[in-house]
Amino acid sequence: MNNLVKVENSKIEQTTILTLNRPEKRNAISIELINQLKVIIEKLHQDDETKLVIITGEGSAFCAGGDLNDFHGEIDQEKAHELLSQMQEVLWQITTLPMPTIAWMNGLARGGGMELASACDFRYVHESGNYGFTQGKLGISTGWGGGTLLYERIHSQEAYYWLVSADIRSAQVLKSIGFAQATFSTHQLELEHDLIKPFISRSLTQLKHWKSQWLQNQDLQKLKTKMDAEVEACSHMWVSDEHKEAVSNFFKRNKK
Ligand SMILES: CC[C@H](C(=O)O)C(=O)SCCNC(=O)CCNC(=O)[C@H](O)C(C)(C)COP(=O)(O)OP(=O)(O)OC[C@H]1O[C@@H](n2cnc3c(N)ncnc32)[C@H](O)[C@@H]1OP(=O)(O)O
Repeated sequence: MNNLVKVENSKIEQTTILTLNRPEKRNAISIELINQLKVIIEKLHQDDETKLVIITGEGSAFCAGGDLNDFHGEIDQEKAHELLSQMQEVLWQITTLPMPTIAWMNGLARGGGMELASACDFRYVHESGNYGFTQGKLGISTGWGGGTLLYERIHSQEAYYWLVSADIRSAQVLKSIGFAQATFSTHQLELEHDLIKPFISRSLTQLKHWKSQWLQNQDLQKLKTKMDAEVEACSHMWVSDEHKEAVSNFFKRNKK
């Protein structure tokens, strides 16, 4: 199976870059990609030399969310719960990594792609991209725990409205509401970038200490419980006619 997630380890900067590698599908997250990402993140939990993890996308998109071929409308509630739980566990493992994590959002993101970004500690967005928690327009809600994580990243009223509206927003709006820490215009991810320099300039000990402090400041048990409840709720919405119709319409539009 080809590398659906490219892993680049920069020894000098003690940084690992993970690149979602399905550009022909706008880096949509398939079940196989989840399986590969799970193994990579598990290894990073045991990695004593990496001080920063950056997640980005190959090509013009960051991530188009769950692969609608795998996460389609014809699966039942139980199967939906099983599939959604697999990526929720990966998002949980990303959230609790012992080093700082950055979502380098190199272009558009939709649905689960925004959930993946919400699992990272920091988010930087390409100024030309557009971004949305679009699950609401598919008859469902966030299903990987990313809605719970969104409430940790921005004002709760803003998070609530974004999930309801499911609107697609510009990089500038994401920065204004605090979802993104900054916007960037470059197309090539360079570790020398001014936005990454503050992390690279710090030691492994410093960065792991600050991440540990951050995690200790969270009620992780309550967070996990809320993420579990989110998966359960989404799995029940999964079998709705609205969801089935929305997925079918997507493939009709894309001539499937
Ligand atoms: C819990 C997570 C949640 C869930 O799993 O329930 C989700 O994430 S649901 C999925 C949410 N994502 C979407 O609804 C996005 C759907 N895609 C689009 O709206 C567009 O493709 C967009 C805006 C991402 C990109 O548009 P653009 O015009 O640049 O490209 P195309 O539409 O022509 O797409 C190119 C190519 O990629 C395939 N594609 C794109 N998104 C997905 C996807 N989510 N799942 C599967 N495949 C996807 C698209 O079918 C095209 O493939 P091709 O073989 O060339 O027709």
